[in-house]
Amino acid sequence: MLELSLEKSFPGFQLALDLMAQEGEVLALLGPSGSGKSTLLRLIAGLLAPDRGFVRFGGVDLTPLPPERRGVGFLFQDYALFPHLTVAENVAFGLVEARWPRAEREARVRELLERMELLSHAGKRPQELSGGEQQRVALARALAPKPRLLLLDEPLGALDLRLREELLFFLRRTLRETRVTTLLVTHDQGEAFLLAHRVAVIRQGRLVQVGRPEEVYTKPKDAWTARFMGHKNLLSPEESQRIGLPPKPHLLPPGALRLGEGAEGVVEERLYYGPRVGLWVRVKGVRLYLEAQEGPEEGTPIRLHLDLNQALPLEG
Ligand SMILES: Nc1ncnc2c1ncn2[C@@H]1O[C@H](COP(=O)(O)OP(=O)(O)OP(=O)(O)O)[C@@H](O)[C@H]1O
Repeated sequence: MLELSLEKSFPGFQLALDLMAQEGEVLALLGPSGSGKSTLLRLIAGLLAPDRGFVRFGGVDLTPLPPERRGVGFLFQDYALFPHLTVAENVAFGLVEARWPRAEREARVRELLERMELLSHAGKRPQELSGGEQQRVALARALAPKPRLLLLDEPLGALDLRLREELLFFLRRTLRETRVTTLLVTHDQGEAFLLAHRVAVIRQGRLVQVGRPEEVYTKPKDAWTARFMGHKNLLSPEESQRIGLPPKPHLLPPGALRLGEGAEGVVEERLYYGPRVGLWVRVKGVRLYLEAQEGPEEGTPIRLHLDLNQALPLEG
């Protein structure tokens, strides 16, 4: 089990949080820019010293240990590959450091290059590879010494959309197969949901909510978290009242709205996404969002079925 309780202050920023992860668990740290996600990873890796607190893994206190003695593999955004080494040498780097015998080292590098579909690139230098291939080499390098704990900071960060999607599923399979305890930083809610067993939502250096993706999505703790999870129908007390709810903030989940019998409204915006259409409609003076297979053009009068039983009252 990974247990941590850490405090760290910078001018104008304070991080203070407690967190736990089970052995083999993938835990995503999800939060906006500047919320302290990378700082937390650096504290766990030992690249930064906390003001107070500890990091324990498997019952061992890692806090006093230097980074290289923590058994932690990491992939940081700015942690570039060694340009003068080949792909295979980059992947072998940590194994040489840890003095693995040559035969075992070679077998491990081969195994990883195979899994990462990089075997045909083994002799190339990083600059001869595409961005996605480089990212896979960096991941192989982090996994090579069989770390018990893996820290990934925006592992799909610098990639274009297509490569990002390709690597997302690749990373998902790799993490599931290797069963290494992983803390993964992202600011993309969809990425966190797909990769992680649980997500921890962080805001301004504090833990807001932690739970399975379904829990955090369907039962966000407050309006801020709901919005951050991608919910669009967040109603003020006044808006709640207009559509027939008590005068408190509410979240209407996507399943609560569909076109059909119900209140009269009008389509204000129609967003064509390909497989689905997003519709911003105005009903009883309230702007609401729903998705459908097909949708009427902007300006079309519609009727909206609202299942108010699904409405979730929110804090603040
Ligand atoms: N070495 C440092 N010295 C001073 N302030 C720092 C230092 N490192 C980080 N900070 C500050 O701490 C805060 C959190 O930064 P951090 O990089 O952890 O955020 P983040 O959630 O990872 O953001 P992003 O998603 O943009 O990478 C920021 O306000 C940042 O300016």
